[in-house]
Amino acid sequence: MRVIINSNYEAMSKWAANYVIEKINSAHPTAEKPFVLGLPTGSTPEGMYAELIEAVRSGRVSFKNVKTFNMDEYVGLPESHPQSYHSFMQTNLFDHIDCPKENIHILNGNADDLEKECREYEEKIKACGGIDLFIGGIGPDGHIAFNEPFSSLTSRTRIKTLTTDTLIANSRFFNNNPAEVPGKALTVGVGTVMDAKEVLILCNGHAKSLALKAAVEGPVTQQWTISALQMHRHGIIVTEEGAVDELKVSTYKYFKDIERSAL
Ligand SMILES: N[C@@H]1[C@@H](O)[C@H](O)[C@@H](COP(=O)(O)O)O[C@@H]1O
Repeated sequence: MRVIINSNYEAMSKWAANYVIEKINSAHPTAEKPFVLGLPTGSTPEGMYAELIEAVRSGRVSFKNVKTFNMDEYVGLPESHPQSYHSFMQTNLFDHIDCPKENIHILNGNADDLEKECREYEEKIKACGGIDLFIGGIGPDGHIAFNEPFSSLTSRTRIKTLTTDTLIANSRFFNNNPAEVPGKALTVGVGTVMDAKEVLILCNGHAKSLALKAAVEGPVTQQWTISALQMHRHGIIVTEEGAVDELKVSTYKYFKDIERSAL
């Protein structure tokens, strides 16, 4: 696992965006062989998305031959709701880049048959040849996508009931009222994310410091689903000084040393 400790949120966002740009460009994607990108929502990736928009505008990268698969979506929230992940992605990324509409995939939390929706999502990923780079965030309880604590580390795309912790954490987008947060979501599984050729996790801020510790120093455990990243061949956590408070000094120094040329 690589852990890249940036000085602050802005530097973290730039680092992640540059990594994505470099990956897309070096793959030389075509319509026949597109680059397949897994994408998250949440406040964490907003800075990276702003950097990617700027990079498209300045011609540093194009999403014409990029296919995207989002991680998750609430169940029962209309797509047009400002807090749906469909709306989030349009506003924060897709409205401003050149990714063709037919290349964008987001789970439909309003499908008549939710299980079929989840099955077909997995099939679509497979039909694209798998995900080249899956980008994610983490919840304060170490969840990845909506894989709450005690989700199977081999789980696939499915319906999940959200924990009270997550309802409270996400209530900031719903009038600070946990009762307004949809209680269920469709989410890719931990196994779905781990099948990607590379996984890049963004983690910033003090509220994530215990999750970062569990991800990097803890055992692989279903209690902190992000810890599955330790079993991935190409797992990267991109973080910043605000989130490292719970890391051991030796862990912090190790990654600062080994990644000094990456910063
Ligand atoms: N399902 C999403 C996760 O994919 C995201 O990583 C997490 C953290 O959100 P934020 O980045 O706003 O802290 O929030 C939600 O629960």
